[in-house]
Amino acid sequence: MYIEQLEKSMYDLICETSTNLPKDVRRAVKAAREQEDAGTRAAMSLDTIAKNINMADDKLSPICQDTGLPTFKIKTPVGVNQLEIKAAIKRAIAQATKDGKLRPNSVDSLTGENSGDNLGIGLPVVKFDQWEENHIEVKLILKGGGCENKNIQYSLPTELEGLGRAGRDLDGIRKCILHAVYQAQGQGCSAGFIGVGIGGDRSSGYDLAKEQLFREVDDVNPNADLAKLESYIMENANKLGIGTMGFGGEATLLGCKIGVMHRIPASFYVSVAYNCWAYRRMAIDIDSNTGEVIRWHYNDGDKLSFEQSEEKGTAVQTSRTVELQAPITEEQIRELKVGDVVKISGRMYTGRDAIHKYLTENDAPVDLDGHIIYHCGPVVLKNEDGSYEIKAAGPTTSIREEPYQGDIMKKFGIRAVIGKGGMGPKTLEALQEHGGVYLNAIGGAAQYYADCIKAVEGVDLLQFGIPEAMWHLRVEDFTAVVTMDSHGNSLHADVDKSSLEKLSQFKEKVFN
Ligand SMILES: O=C(O)C[C@H](O)C(=O)O
Ligand code: SF4
Repeated sequence: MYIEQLEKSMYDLICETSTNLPKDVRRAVKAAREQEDAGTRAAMSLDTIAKNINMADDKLSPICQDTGLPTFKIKTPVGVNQLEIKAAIKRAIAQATKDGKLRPNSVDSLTGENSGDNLGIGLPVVKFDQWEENHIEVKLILKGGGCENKNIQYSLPTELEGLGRAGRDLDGIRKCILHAVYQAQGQGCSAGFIGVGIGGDRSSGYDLAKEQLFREVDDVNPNADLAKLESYIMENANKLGIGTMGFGGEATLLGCKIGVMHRIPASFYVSVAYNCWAYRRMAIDIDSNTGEVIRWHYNDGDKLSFEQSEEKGTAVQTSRTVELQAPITEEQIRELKVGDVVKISGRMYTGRDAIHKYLTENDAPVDLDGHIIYHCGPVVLKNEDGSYEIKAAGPTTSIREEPYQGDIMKKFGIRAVIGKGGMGPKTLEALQEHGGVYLNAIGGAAQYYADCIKAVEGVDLLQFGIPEAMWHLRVEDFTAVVTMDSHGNSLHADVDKSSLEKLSQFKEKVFN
C-alpha cells in the first residue's frame, strides 16, 4: 500500500509541476505584465504567456513542451528506504511520459537515441539527504534546456564586457550577476529568475545556485549583505531593456536569489543558474508511513488565473499584421520588416538540432521550397487509430542552428524559420541574400501554439525521437513576430547592442 501510494504521490508531484505554475511565479508574471505598456511587443508576449498558463491549467497539459531534466531533492527520516523512493519515482516518471505530462526528453549522449520514457543513465537526477523530521520532503524542478544553456559560471577575478574588472569581493559578484542577465538576452525565455551560488567549486557552486531556485520568489534573504545585493540586482537588471523574449521592455528579471558557501583559497566562483519564466518547481511533504501527500509547498496566497486583463495588449498597436500561407514567394518575404506580426495558416515543418544536421548532409524527405521550418520539439501522443495528437508545441532556441541555418535555407529554398531568441550574423546574411525571414514565437507558450496546430499531416525521421522528428503540421493563425528580415535588420542585434550600452552604466563600484 505504502509503495503504491508513494508512486501516486510522485506522479501527482510530476504532473502538477509540469502543468500548474506555482502561485509565487504567477504573481511575478502578473507584476511584470502590469509594468509593460499595453500595445508593446513585451505586453503582447506576456499576454500570450498568461493565456498559456491558464490553458495548461485547464487542460492539465505541460506549460512548456520542454519538460526539462527532472531533478528531485529529497529529505528522509532516518530508517526510510531510499531505494524504494527512487524506484517509485522512476515508475511515476515513465507513466507521466506515457500520459503526455512529460516529453520524452532522455537522450543517449553518444548515440542520440531517445529512451522514450525519460529514464536513462543518471536520469532522473535524484539526490537524498537525511533529516530529523518524521516526514519525507520531495522537491522537484523541471528546468528546460534553453535556460539551462544560459547558466554561466565566473572565476574571479575576471574582465567582463561592459563592466570591466570583477574582483574577489561583493562588488565583483554584483558585476557577474548583472553580466549573467545581460548574456542570457531573451534566449532563456526571459523574463527569467536566477539562482546564484557564491563559492564552492565548479560543481558545488552550481548546486548551490540551483538550490536557490527552490526559494520562494518573494522571500527575503536572511543574510543582510545578500538581501541588499538581491534587491540591487532586481532593481538594476530591469534597466537593461532586454524584456520578455528579448523584445525590449521593462521586465527582464523576475527573481534573484543568492546563496553563499565557503571556498578554497585559490578558487572564487560565482555560479548563476538561469530559469525561464516557465519556472516549474514544486515540493510536497509525504507521510513516511502511508506514502500520502500531507502538504503542498508554494501554496500561500491566491492562485492567479490572469482572467481580469485577458485582452490587454493582445495586438501590437505599432505594427501591422500580415497573413501568410505556405508556400511563400520571395517577393512576399521581402515585403516583411522587423516588427511586423505574421499570422500563419497552412503547412509548416518542425526541425530542430538533429534535422538541421541531417539536412546539411542529406536530401530533404519533403519538398521544402517556399516552406516554413519551425524550431520545435513537440510533445506528441499517438492515438489508437495511429494518428498523432500534439499536446504541447512551443519554439526552441534557434541559435543552436546558427552553423547550419543559412546554408539549409539556400539549399532547399526555405523562406521562413520560426523559433525563439533570434539567430546570428551568418543567418542574417543568408536571409538578405536568399530572401528569407526569421520569426520569433513566444518561448514556453506550448499550449497556446498547440492550439494553433489543427492536424499532424505526416512525420519524417521519427527515428530521431519525438522531439527531433520532422512533423508536418497544419496550423491556423499561428502568430509570431518578424525579428530578422531580408533587409539586414535584426531586433536581436539591436537589443544586444543597446543592453550592452546600458550594462556599462553599472561599471562603477557600488558595494565595498
Ligand atoms: O527543447 C525545447 O523544446 C526548448 C528548449 O527548452 C529551449 O528553450 O530551447
Ligand atoms: S522553451 Fe523557454 S520556457 Fe520552455 S524550457 Fe526552454 S527556456 Fe524554458
